[in-house]
Amino acid sequence: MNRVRCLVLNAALGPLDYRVPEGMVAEPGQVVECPLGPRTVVGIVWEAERLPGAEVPAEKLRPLRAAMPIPPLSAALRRLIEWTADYYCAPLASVARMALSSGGALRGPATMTEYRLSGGMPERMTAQREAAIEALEGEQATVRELAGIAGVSEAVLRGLVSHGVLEPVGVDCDRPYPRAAPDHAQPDLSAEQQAAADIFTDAVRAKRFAPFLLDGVTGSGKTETYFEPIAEALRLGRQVLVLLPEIALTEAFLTRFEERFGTAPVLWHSALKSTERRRAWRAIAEGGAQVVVGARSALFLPYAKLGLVVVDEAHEVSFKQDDGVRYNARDVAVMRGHFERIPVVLASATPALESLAMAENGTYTRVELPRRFGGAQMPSITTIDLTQEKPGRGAWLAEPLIAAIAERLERGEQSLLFLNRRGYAPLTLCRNCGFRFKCPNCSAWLVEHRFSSRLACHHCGHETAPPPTCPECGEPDCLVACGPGVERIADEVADRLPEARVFVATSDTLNSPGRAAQFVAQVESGAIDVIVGTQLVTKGFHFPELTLVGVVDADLGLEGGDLRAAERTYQQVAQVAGRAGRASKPGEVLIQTRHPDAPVIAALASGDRDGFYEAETEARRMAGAPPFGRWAAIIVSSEEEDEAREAANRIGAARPRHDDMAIYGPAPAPLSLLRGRYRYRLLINAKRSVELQAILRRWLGALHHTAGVRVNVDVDPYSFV
Ligand SMILES: Nc1ncnc2c1ncn2[C@@H]1O[C@H](COP(=O)(O)OP(=O)(O)OP(=O)(O)O)[C@@H](O)[C@H]1O
Ligand SMILES: [Zn+2]
Repeated sequence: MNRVRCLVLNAALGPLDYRVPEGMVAEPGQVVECPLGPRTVVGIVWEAERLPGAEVPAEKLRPLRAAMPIPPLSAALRRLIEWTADYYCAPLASVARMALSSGGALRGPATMTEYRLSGGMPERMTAQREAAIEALEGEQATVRELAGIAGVSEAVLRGLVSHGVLEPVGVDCDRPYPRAAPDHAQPDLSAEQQAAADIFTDAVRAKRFAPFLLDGVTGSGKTETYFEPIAEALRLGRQVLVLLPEIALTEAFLTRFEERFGTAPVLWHSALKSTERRRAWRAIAEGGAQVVVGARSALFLPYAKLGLVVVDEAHEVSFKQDDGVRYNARDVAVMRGHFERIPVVLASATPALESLAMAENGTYTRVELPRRFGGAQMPSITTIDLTQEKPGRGAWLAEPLIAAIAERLERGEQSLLFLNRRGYAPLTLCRNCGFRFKCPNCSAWLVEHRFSSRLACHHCGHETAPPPTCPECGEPDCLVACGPGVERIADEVADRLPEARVFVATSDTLNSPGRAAQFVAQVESGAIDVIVGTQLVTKGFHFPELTLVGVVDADLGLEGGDLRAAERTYQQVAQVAGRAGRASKPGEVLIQTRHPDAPVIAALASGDRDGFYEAETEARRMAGAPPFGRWAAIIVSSEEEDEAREAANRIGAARPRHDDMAIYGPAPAPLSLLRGRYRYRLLINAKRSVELQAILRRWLGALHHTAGVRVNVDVDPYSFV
């Protein structure tokens, strides 16, 4: 009797057993269609002994419907899925779903119809038709894409199809990607780069697990360095995954990649169209995708023969996913390397303390690039004490900073002002009655966006137009903006230096790869003098003419109860400082602060990176914080405040006692209302020796809550709100 156990992609169900019909191959890892009541669900055949489930008598087993026409998930990937579910206390099915993240791809090869000009002419020519025919010369794409290219409606093109002017062409959805050439354009590496590259290349050749921390200052040429092991993997016919923290960075990366390897890599991120997604997924699973560049979700894809993983800007907080499965892609990347037995390179100029500790204790091999490439100098860093150099009323830039920007303008150089706040002002209130605009769904102020004239919540996306009168007292024209956002800083620059061409760079303006590319091109061509940006522009970009960086408010990140505040401030400021003077012209960094003596700020100004990390490490050690101890958060939420509080209290009352573990809370979360849900938090701080996940599972598994309550566990949390 041939029976198998399947992990079905439904987090509410446990594993299910099925009969394998005659002639079907159902090895572990095979993706199959499982009957479930009247429906069919996707499942993955799993080793029965690794998935405890209820034994069903043979005669009750239903037969599997079909095996899907894709390669089985490898044992290495199955172990990664298990590890992730176990470590992050997440349902196995939710993790497995991330591997099968293209529904279309599972159903096998497919074709689609594209159109191109046939050479014929319509009986009746119109201006629009004429324009379309001219614009579509040499193009072939779907009707929708052609409409975009020609700038006419799809209806116009459908008319041309029916007249035979556009002819259909059947194309394979999964047509292969162009091949990357490992030796297309080899750079001259510096001796330091070469030494680092050789270490990685040897590890790729050795095909063994080897985690590396590539610790190189900003502008040291880390990218060129890790391109060498990528080239080696290509020569060996193995695949490479490069994880980047934001889509905005991929554009610059793609250009460099193409220059080095002659063709673009395969992209993977949430903004892909479903046809692009299925093509990429299939090429990844079948091995045709040689190098995949993606956001964290690319990590769980079923690579056929992975040979190397690179995590660039590995310190970035955006590698931590904060909904669904709350995993940290940086850490899971290392685990993927472990299960696949391949090297993993974590690259950063400001490594996370956790990564540095792993390097110190020998778990990771540290590879250093201590100097900028090509003799460029590190920028000079000075603080501006805002208690001494007070900007005027309603202004945020101190005179020395304005003067420095003016100097750059005169010399035809560029400046970057960093403030990690989107919009015009973080708070809007009524001058007459003091009313403050709040989000109805979240405990947060609405942020004014003046360019798009709206008040927006940055947590739930709620938006409203600024009203002409105060909604509370009815007074007209009484709304005042409090505090600065990037738009307000841009206004201030425009006001003080009217000749400056200013660009605001945030996730609002660089929200697609295309717009990011346009931004890069504009800066490179000198069409922008001053960039005002959020954390989006602090890393990855390389602009030779950018010689001044101004940090508008270095104290901002230090406020609030974030347990990693100092480290994050250090990283952000050091990264943005790293954008200055990357080529032949020296860079200058001015940091505005009210606390020039705060240890982080002082360390930044004196360039004492080691001193900062040592002090921060000591503080973490004393607090039993990561990497010396462990944290986990429990977030309880409900649309009913009472229900959330009661559930949180019940969890608190059932808390396990353990000498090596402290449990704080429950307490209302700092964001006590989010997207219409009331939230309570508990924070657990445990010694490393504690089996935290097992304790959490036992503790929370024994409690049952009313249907409206959600209990989420966040292991190694990055967010404390
Ligand atoms: N061997 C090389 N030959 C030619 N140009 C190089 C070489 N190495 C680096 N460069 C150039 O030096 C500049 C800085 O390199 P890169 O952007 O890789 O630095 P990085 O270490 O990633 O910096 P950051 O961490 O600040 O992003 C880039 O313009 C890059 O093209
Ligand atoms: Zn909101």
